[in-house]
Amino acid sequence: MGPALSKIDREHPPQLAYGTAGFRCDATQLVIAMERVGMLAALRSRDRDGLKIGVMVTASHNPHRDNGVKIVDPTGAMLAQAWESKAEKVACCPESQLLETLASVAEGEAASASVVIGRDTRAHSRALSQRVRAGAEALGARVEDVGVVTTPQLHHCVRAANGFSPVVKGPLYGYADALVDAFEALLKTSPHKTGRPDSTVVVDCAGGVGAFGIHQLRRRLEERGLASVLSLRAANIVREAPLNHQCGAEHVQKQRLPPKNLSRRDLGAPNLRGCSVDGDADRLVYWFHGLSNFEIVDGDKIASLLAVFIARELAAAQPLIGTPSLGVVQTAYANGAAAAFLRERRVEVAFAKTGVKYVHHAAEAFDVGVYFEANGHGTVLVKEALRARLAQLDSEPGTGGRARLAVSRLHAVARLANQSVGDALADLLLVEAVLCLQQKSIAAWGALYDELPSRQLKQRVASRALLEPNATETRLVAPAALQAKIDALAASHKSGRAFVRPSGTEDVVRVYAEAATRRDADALALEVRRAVFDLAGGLGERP
Ligand SMILES: CC(=O)N[C@H]1[C@@H](OP(=O)(O)O)O[C@H](CO)[C@@H](O)[C@@H]1O
Ligand SMILES: [Mg+2]
Repeated sequence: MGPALSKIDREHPPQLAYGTAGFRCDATQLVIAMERVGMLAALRSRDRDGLKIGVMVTASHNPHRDNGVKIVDPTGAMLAQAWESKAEKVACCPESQLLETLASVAEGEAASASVVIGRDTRAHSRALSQRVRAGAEALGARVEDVGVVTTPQLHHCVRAANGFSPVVKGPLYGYADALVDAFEALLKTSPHKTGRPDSTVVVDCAGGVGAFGIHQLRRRLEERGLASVLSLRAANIVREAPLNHQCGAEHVQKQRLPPKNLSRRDLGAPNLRGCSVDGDADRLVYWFHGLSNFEIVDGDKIASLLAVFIARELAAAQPLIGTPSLGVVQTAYANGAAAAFLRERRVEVAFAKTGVKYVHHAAEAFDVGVYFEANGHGTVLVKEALRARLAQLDSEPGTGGRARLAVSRLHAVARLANQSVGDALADLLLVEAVLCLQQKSIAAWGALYDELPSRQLKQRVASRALLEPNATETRLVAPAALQAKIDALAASHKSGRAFVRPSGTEDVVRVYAEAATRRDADALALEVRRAVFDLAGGLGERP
């Protein structure tokens, strides 16, 4: 892969930042970083009493030429933020200072260290994951390589291997079996006992690892006779489509276009539900062909569907479980209409910075925290105490009744939703079960509320580090002139809202705009992109 190892300048490793989702850049720049991440994972394991640390080699939604790496803590959570700067120090120091840098980071005393490595389907991921292994082994860690997996599967393996979730038999620590068990338990609470007329869902796998996960779920659904309720048809499977290129969740949600390469059968049929996952299958967005348009049902609407369902079940379960708190966490990219919809239904809405590590943390403040980024990255967190109470009530022989039914439903949701990270496969089953219980079509789901038209664009600049966002990443502290221009542009469109921020995963500045009409949203986004080009050192042709 990339440059021959001998040509790598070990005294001057690329200076990388642990961004929104770990280190990410052109794959050729990552050889040293991968070795060092292996070492850091070994140190982190020692610091955590020898528990297993996960390392996932992926660049998710980025183009195929990029790669990246994310570190997973023993509970399956993302690496503690306090360790991100240590990861940067270790990844970026000259080789001659490596030993002292490692010594400055090492805190733990455990005798053993253990690292679990997974990777996506990129051509260079295997070689890069071998560099991670080499780094971890160099510091004496035991390495388990779980091969090609989705990011949430790797999180699940780490969590389960360390004993933080119940053991289920089956490959990958029972990942698919546990999901389908919980899906079946949720469906069993349905008053409608037969299959569905619209059981087929086309899953655009972005040309990536999601296809393997879909295959594992489909097989289990068939074995259990659940295919008449949910029949998964995988499209854009590995080698059928170039990874993330004009397909997958990022393409659909950002370009607002259908995935390419799908057969007419997959795209054209009326009433057909489709969804798209991203390159490491931690994001999910739905889509369908409405009367005249291609319609997207994004992460905001997934959160709305699930939160309204959960709110109702919590209310019904009140005699047994009291009134646990429920909240939805969104980012600045959420459509303005989503928060209004939820607040009208008295669901609390909170905001966090872009990136699952921030929204996940904010969701932990609630007994039930639903978080989704608009791009479909999210899950439902259920506090351990509530989870245990639900499990206990659900296992007691009971007389039925509405409150008991609600407890069973909430318990199944807690088992189905990934407790570590957003998970496209788990979310797909969760959404499908709720649609089935509510006998709701995708068109009815899509019509929950009318979105304000929005548009997202990207602009390359000489240095995105020159853009300094405020704490909520909704405004720029610098350059001040650019923020002033954005304010003036937004004010010139009805219901205009716009912001820019440097991406933490791609070498671009992201532009977001929403306004009362499609025309205005598109115009505002373009005007703001031009302002970025003019006032923040735009590269390439002026838009
Ligand atoms: C606007 C947008 O979709 N940003 C994405 C993207 O981060 P950026 O820092 O914006 O590049 O990738 C992250 C990782 O998948 C995801 O958490 C986040 O929501
Ligand atoms: Mg992803």
